[in-house]
Amino acid sequence: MTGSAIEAAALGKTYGRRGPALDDCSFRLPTGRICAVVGPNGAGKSTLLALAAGLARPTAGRLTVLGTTPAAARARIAYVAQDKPLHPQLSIADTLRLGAELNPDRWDAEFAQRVVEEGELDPAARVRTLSGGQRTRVALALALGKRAELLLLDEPMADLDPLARHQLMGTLMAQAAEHGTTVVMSSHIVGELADSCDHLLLVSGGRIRLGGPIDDLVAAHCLVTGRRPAAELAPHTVVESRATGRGTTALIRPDGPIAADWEAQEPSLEDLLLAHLRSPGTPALLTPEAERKVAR
Ligand SMILES: Nc1ncnc2c1ncn2[C@@H]1O[C@H](COP(=O)(O)OP(=O)(O)OP(=O)(O)O)[C@@H](O)[C@H]1O
Repeated sequence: MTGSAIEAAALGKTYGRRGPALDDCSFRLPTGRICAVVGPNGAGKSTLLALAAGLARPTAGRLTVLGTTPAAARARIAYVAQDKPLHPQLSIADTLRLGAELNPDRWDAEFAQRVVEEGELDPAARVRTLSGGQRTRVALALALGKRAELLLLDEPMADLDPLARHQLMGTLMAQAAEHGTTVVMSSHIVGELADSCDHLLLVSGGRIRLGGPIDDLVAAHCLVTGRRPAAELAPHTVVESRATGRGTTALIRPDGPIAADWEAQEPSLEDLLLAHLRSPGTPALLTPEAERKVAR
């Protein structure tokens, strides 16, 4: 079995007197995966990434990263926060120099430089003069230059134009493939995820609703249409159903063979995500790969 990039056991995080931002989350993410973290606004995605980066502490349960505590793994992790914090007064060149000083044993100056150059940015420009998307590129250059084993990226592509997004995603994927880097990135852009990610964590209401390889999660569901009412889909788990002119269309998690009355096809990742986002009460599904192995 490959090692674990992240393992969470009954993980919880509550801020002050509010309800929990994360509640009883247990899962395992093997190393070498490109994992999408998806969920509605306020679901707990940023909280999960901040806990993994060691920037916040759990208020319940446990979390290990690369086989140790997030604090002990910090040198092997690169984290890009949602607001891409950088020193506004520094130039791009000074920002990269700082990256080199902070990561003396693993810094890849040439690579970080290339990420900046591909955006046609002037190394002498101060960070405060950059657009949001340009700042994102510098933040990603810092993270990629670190040659981390685990990249934690909170909505990394949100403010990039489509060309920059495509190009930076390509750079990211190439680095991950070459070095076996584990990438965990939150995103609301489903099309982007389907092309680049092989693993999924769907978070909603602070809980993990789906976890595992995307192919396995998709294969565990069926999109069915038929001239029968949704009630006749028992014993399958109906994630979402809607009445159509011809009868019923439903996304189900089959429990045994599907009756011949129903026409079944494999859903797309988008079908799967939208149905689960609209039906947060559906029982959670973690594939065996995403389940935490409890030692006996
Ligand atoms: N520093 C904080 N102090 C208090 N509450 C917080 C803090 N950070 C997050 N929360 C709350 O925790 C919950 C989860 O927030 P989080 O930022 O993790 O969600 P998210 O899934 O990343 O959302 P989005 O998609 O909007 O970025 C929300 O209810 C949010 O209001």
